Amino acid sequence: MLLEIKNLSKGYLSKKAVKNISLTVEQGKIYGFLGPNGSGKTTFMKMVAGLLNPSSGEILVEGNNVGVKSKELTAYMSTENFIYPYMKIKTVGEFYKDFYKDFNMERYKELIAYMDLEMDMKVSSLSSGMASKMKIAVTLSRDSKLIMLDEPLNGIDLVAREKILNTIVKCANDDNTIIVSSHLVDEMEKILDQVIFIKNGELVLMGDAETVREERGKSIVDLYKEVYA
Ligand SMILES: Nc1ncnc2c1ncn2[C@@H]1O[C@H](COP(=O)(O)OP(=O)(O)OP(=O)(O)O)[C@@H](O)[C@H]1O
Repeated sequence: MLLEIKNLSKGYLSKKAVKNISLTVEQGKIYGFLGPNGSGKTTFMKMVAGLLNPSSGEILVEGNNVGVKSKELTAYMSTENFIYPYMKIKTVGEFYKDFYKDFNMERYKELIAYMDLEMDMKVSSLSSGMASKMKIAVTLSRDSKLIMLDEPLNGIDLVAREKILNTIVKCANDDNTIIVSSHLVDEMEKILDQVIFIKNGELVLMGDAETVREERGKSIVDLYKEVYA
């Protein structure tokens, strides 16, 4: 099992953001981590990435507690701006290469070109959509076992969304797992193997997308509307 979560909870001062979630994630699949704003997706991902400490519960990445080894196996794209604005796109790649031995510079170059960006563009000159595309490219250029993308479609125009979804599919393989958080279920549905619904910090549904569609007799989008209505 690539990722095992047992009874995971996280409370902020006045609020419980993640409530007793247990789940397992297999290798070789694309998971949709779906839920509206404030449902706990970011909090969950940050705990798995080792950026936030859980209040209770256990996280195992390939059997490793969160630490140096789990972080080596995990690539996480935050919604925050985590790239230095004074860098050029090329320098961002070089910076990542120095940090991560699994960074694939050739793929980075390809993805940057596919996203209609150029290596000598300065990060501070990118529009927010262009900066998002660069963040996705740099994250997916690592050969990580576990890749978590937090809201990769936010603020991205329609044509670029297609490109991002294609890129996610292209970078998925039998050795990795990609977890994509989103509330844009309509667009996400076609690329998902597995779905995880989270509501008010609780896991409400999890399963194989095809099986869920067959068993419930409706699309993931319709089910999502029903769960969150
Ligand atoms: N640092 C914090 N301090 C206090 N409360 C927080 C903090 N971060 C998040 N929360 C609260 O925890 C809940 C879950 O937030 P989280 O960001 O994990 O949700 P999300 O599903 O990622 O939402 P979004 O799609 O809006 O990013 C929300 O009610 C939010 O207000």
